[in-house]
Amino acid sequence: MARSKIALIGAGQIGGTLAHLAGLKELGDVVLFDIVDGVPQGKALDIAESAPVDGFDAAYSGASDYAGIAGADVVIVTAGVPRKPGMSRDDLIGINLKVMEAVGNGIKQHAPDAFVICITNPLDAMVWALQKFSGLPTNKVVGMAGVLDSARFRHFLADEFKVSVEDVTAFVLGGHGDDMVPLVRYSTVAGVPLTDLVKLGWTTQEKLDAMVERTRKGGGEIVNLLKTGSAFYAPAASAIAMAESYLRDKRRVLPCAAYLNGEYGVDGMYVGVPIVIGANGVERILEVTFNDDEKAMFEKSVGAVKGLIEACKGINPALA
Ligand SMILES: NC(=O)C1=CN([C@@H]2O[C@H](COP(=O)(O)OP(=O)(O)OC[C@H]3O[C@@H](n4cnc5c(N)ncnc54)[C@H](O)[C@@H]3O)[C@@H](O)[C@H]2O)C=CC1
Ligand SMILES: O=C([O-])CC(=O)C(=O)O
Repeated sequence: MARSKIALIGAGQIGGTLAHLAGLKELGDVVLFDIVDGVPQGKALDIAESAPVDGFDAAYSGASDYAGIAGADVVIVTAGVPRKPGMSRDDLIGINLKVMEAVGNGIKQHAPDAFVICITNPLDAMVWALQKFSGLPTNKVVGMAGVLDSARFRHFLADEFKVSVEDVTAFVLGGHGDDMVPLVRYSTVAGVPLTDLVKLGWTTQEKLDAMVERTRKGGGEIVNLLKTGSAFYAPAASAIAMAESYLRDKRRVLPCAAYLNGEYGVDGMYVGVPIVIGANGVERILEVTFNDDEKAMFEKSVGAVKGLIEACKGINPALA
């Protein structure tokens, strides 16, 4: 069977890490695309030269022309700019919306059958715009955020409980901003909800609240430490999990920004919810039930995403 083709639009910090991980996991051949000539070619060659050491087979190339992504099975988009300390993700909207238009047109022309994973911020609005610009079906265009936000929460929990990260599950839903919704009731250690673990004395409500808050601000914590950009190892690992579920038809249940058509009472927008990713893209949306507090948090988060979409329509009336 021929190898799958993975196109990475944006060959910066996340793009380079994605390229390396895709090789290590032997997901397919990789083409890195960037507007800065030399960078995708240089990273492609560097990673290809690591393959004999690590023992993986994958062809790597770099491109500055969209023809290079022709026929890609998966496209992962990180093109654009990251934030710096003092900025919010929303401050990136003007510049990154223009980038989404160029990328969407490139995908429409050269890789219309691909499964597309958007990472560029502000995530929920950018994936919405990318789907519009590309014209691809909504089940083939998703955004990466929930896997990352949930992984951060899982890391904090495993650290607090001194247990393996493998035994900690978490669901962080809603938009990828400070109003995201870490669902304590649906997060567990080996199936036991966190709410029960507080009762069992494994942690205190105060510590749990602090971990929830740290998760919400997790991106900003890294931005303030790095000072020149934002997180890239965990974001890349998260998108690779989504790509792998599609390419290997694993049907994993992952929290992702998905197009909602009435589910969760939301219509025509992308918001983070648990979805099944298989060979057909988004195969199912899992609608969990909320209690009153969770519902209020989710609606607040959806309201923030709605505001960003309205802002996109204001900047580019073609999206209205
Ligand atoms: N959804 C999420 O959970 C996360 C999202 N992000 C976002 O991902 C994006 C990328 O982050 P990094 O890789 O760290 O940034 P980076 O600056 O290292 O890489 C971005 C790359 O995009 C390229 N680029 C810019 N305009 C382009 C265009 N029109 N076409 C093709 N390439 C273009 C740049 O030349 C650069 O190489 C940022 O917007 C960041 O905020 C970052 C972390 C997590
Ligand atoms: O915080 C940022 O700007 C990058 C991001 O989305 C994250 O790491 O969650």
